[in-house]
Amino acid sequence: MSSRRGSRVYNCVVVVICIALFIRLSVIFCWTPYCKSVLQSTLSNDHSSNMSSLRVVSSKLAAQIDQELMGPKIGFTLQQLMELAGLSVAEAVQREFPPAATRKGVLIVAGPGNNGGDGLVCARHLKLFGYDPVVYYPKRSSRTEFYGQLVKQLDFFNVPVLSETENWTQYLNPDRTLCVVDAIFGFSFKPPMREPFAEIIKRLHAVQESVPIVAVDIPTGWDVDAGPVEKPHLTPKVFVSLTAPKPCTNHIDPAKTVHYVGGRFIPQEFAQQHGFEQFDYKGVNQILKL
Ligand SMILES: NC(=O)C1=CN([C@@H]2O[C@H](COP(=O)(O)OP(=O)(O)OC[C@H]3O[C@@H](n4cnc5c(N)ncnc54)[C@H](OP(=O)(O)O)[C@@H]3O)[C@@H](O)[C@H]2O)[C@@H](O)CC1
Ligand SMILES: [K+]
Repeated sequence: MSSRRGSRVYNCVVVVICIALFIRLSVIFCWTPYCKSVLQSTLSNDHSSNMSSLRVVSSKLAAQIDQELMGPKIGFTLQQLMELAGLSVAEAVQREFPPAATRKGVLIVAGPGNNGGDGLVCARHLKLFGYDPVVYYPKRSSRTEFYGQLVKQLDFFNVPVLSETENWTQYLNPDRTLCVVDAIFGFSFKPPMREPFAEIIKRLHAVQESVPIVAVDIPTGWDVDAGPVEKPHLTPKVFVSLTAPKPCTNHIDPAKTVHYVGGRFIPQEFAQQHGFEQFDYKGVNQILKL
């Protein structure tokens, strides 16, 4: 009788130990990483807390904001805004693609307008951050003398600036290039795409899985309001909205694209007055992940 009781007690103890072991292992292998990720996302000093209620700025309002920022009352210069815009894109590159010993190339493709200007500024900051940037600048607009000064600064920093006929596609190589900064067109793109940009977009599109794209303000070929309108359209890995997101950001697939806001030059009251997001940038960050 007592031996039967003894073996029943023994079996119960074994079962209890097995259950305890199973719980312990499941905590280690499943629960801990989940907690870590939940903790990270809540503690990360980088997420804006109101992701779902993100309000965008229409292209009309974006233009009005520009006017005001660079108007007599506020007095920003385009150079100042471009410098902060380019710096924020460089910070997003550093955040998403830290330079490695073997791979630190970044290709910046710059267009003829201010979006291109952002790219030239971004290239200079990337050099200072320890990257090997190369700029492909096929159409140099003489529209603004300032662009020429930005190119002079890149020469001073030994950053190659390739002209239209130079071999830029050699840099579309994932073994040396971490990402491509798309600074071709921003919110003033008007389809259909004219050459040489249509060919450039085809090339970028063909390699975007292996050489990810960082879009400056608006992915080139997207409409600022309607989103991707031209085929093939670029799907950036990183999307840096400048000043505030435009309606095209509603077409972002969060599974494919990380979305930041940059261009930290708007006081919260101004954002409130104009009815758009007052981004809660953290510390000295020039970008905020949305
Ligand atoms: N506002 C701000 O707060 C700030 C704005 N900033 C930046 O400015 C960007 C807007 O700049 P943007 O207005 O210069 O226009 P952008 O998009 O660079 O392109 C214009 C050029 O593209 C050309 N082009 C157009 N369509 C074309 C086509 N289908 N095929 C070929 N070419 C075409 C057009 O040529 P055009 O038609 O005039 O001959 C013109 O030369 C904005 O997105 C942001 O990144 C920051 O710098 C600082 C803060
Ligand atoms: K762009």
